[in-house]
Amino acid sequence: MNAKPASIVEVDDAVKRFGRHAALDGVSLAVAAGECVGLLGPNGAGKTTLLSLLLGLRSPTSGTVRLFGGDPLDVRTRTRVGSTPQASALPEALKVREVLDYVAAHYPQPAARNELVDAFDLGPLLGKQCGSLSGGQQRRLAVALAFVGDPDLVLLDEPTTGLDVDARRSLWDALRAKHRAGCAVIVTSHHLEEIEQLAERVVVIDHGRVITDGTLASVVGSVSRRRVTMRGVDAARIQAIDADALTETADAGLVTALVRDSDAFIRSLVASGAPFTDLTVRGATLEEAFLAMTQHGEASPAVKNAQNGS
Ligand SMILES: Nc1ncnc2c1ncn2[C@@H]1O[C@H](COP(=O)(O)OP(=O)(O)OP(=O)(O)O)[C@@H](O)[C@H]1O
Repeated sequence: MNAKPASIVEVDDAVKRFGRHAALDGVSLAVAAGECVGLLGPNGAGKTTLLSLLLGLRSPTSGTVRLFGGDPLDVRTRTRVGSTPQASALPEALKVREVLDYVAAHYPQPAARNELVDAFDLGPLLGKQCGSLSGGQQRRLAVALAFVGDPDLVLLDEPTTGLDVDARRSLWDALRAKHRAGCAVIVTSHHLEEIEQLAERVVVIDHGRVITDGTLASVVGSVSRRRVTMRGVDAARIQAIDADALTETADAGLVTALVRDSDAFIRSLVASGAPFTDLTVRGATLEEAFLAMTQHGEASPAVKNAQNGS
């Protein structure tokens, strides 16, 4: 038996231009059957554009995109892929039961409705019209629709945006169960927490390029930092103390340094004689660390190390 799983997604040096702007600037990505990949990046990074190439909604300006070894536009390919419509795309007058049946009718071998209803807790909603659902319920239905065709691959663009904590958790549970059952998932998010909950591999994309591709543990580890704020020193001074620090300066001279080792940083800060005041230290959220990292326009050294497996 072949030990290496075949790639079901193969993106090779894909460029997508809108006029002169390259939304994707040479992206290569391979995803194996059953993998769960988190696609992380700031606004405008190119995540949705990449998904649109995978769905066949757009064609690359150059480079190639193949799904299941074929063209994303081929009907045999499309029926193996599920995706989530925007909640606003749900037909308001149709009942949830009718929408599920309508979408299922387009697939050769749809998932059993009962199983889907249980997985996404849609039972109480079946007789309701989509237009009468709450935002969270619409989102849950929209994500469930991605699985109606019993797909081998599901593409989810920020699946839990706008949901409260409980709704978010229950949707994550449902998605994890689907993934455990063998469905490959590519999920985009701005939120590292969402990616942490779902993905085993993380691809960070920024300015249309892949800047990191590694295991969840390696990427999360590489961006966990402490947040040190202070007044009286500038970013250049901080860089001189810790060249790896990520800095930002707010109004009124409050400087934030995201550092890997806050104890060592503060010892060096004191030893340097810098006239700092109002020093505070707290754990940086992963979100902050990630944003700081992408604001630099390239992977931090730690992330590069993670990519190299060190
Ligand atoms: N149809 C379009 N016409 C022109 N520019 C576009 C179009 N679609 C996307 N872009 C641009 O391409 C870049 C990538 O957009 P994309 O929507 O893929 O980013 P994203 O990572 O999904 O962002 P977000 O997290 O905000 O959804 C952005 O600069 C965006 O303005």
